[in-house]
Amino acid sequence: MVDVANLTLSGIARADEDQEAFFARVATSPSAPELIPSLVNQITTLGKSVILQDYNDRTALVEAAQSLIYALQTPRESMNRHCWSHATTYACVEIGFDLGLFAILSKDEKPKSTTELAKAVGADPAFLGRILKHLSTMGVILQTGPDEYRRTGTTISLSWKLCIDSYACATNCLTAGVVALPAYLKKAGYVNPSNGKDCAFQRGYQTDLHIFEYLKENPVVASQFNNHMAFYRQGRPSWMDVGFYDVPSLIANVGQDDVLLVDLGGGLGHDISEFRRKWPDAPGRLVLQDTPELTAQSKKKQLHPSIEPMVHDFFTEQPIKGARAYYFHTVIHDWSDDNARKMLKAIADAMKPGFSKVLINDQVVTATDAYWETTSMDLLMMADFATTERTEAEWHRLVKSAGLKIKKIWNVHKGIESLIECELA
Ligand SMILES: C[S@@+](CC[C@H](N)C(=O)[O-])C[C@H]1O[C@@H](n2cnc3c(N)ncnc32)[C@H](O)[C@@H]1O
Repeated sequence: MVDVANLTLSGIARADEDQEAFFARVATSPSAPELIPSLVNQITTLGKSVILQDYNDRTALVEAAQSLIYALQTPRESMNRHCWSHATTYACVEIGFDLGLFAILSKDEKPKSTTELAKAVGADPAFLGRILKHLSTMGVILQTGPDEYRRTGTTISLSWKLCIDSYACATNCLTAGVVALPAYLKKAGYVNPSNGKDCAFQRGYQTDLHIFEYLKENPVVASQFNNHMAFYRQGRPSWMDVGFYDVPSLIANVGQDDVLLVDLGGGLGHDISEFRRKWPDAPGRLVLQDTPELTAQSKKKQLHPSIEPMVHDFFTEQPIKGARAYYFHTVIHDWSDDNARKMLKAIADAMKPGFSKVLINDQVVTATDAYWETTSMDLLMMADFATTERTEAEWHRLVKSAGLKIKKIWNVHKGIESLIECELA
């Protein structure tokens, strides 16, 4: 039994123990015992009324459950979670992809034996058994008996191309940068990196290229990156949904020949297609801009006929003048303030006063109680792009420096999705 009353959070050893004994006691006791009772109560209360389809409801319960794990686990167990379980799960998932394991497990609800699975994927049962056992301890698959497993929702998703490519993208253009971050920062002197051609990414991937140049040279990874973006956004609140941003005001007074929305760096058109689907009667043209490579790909897709793909470098003069809205989704955060200012100024020059808006769909980092996906993304940006997720004050400063002003920041759930609505200053 842990003697909670005797835990010294102030870091002072008890009179009867030396420093080593103190560290050993702390390392084997719950990390934040004082939080446990209220978190258990919170989970009980939330659990009674949770509507699993409601994003806010479900994530509130997930966050409380995660906080309980962090408080309840000992530092020794946390070390194992950080250093062992995440890395080994990641490896087992990639092995599972290579073997086609998840597609086989996902075929139906029926539990499958290790021998049956090993035969189906062409692997040694003794080897596969170890992989399956770890995947089940980490909730990726479900153990139903000795050497017998069945699928979960996670298993099914791991047989979907968008999800498979998300892991591949992380391996091929994100994670090595993150792993290289401590060494990079040690050398760089612990300041925020600001040069996307000289950051942890180059160290991690042994290249001189900026991540976007790297993707251009590696089309397979570029395609994985695009699928990663598509998977990441699944189920997240969208500004196009009723109750988030005021879309009816945006589309009011837009003529059929006006350009309603220009999606800059819009990738393969996930967003602009979603907009068309959700607002089928919205008037005006929809323009999708990206690099020549992405535009060639999106032209091959079955985009809605009202969507016009167009090659455009967002650092250069914007050819579409006086559109109702110029839209950037997870684009500005890819760039340093200097580059982002250049992009925003190019738009400011094309805007029609009193009519045009800039809509920036990025994250706004909150002062307290930030969301873990936002802080993880912030550090990915630091490692691989030498950029940052911005706070509200940083967004105001950046937008103002480009001759624009923020009219309103539309936020949901701790700023994990924000729409920053800007006008000419
Ligand atoms: C992080 S992705 C965001 C894609 C999309 N907006 C989304 O949220 O799914 C950044 C996009 O910017 C595009 N991009 C990079 N440099 C560009 C440039 N100079 N001009 C136009 N697009 C560019 C990339 O090709 C990529 O599609």
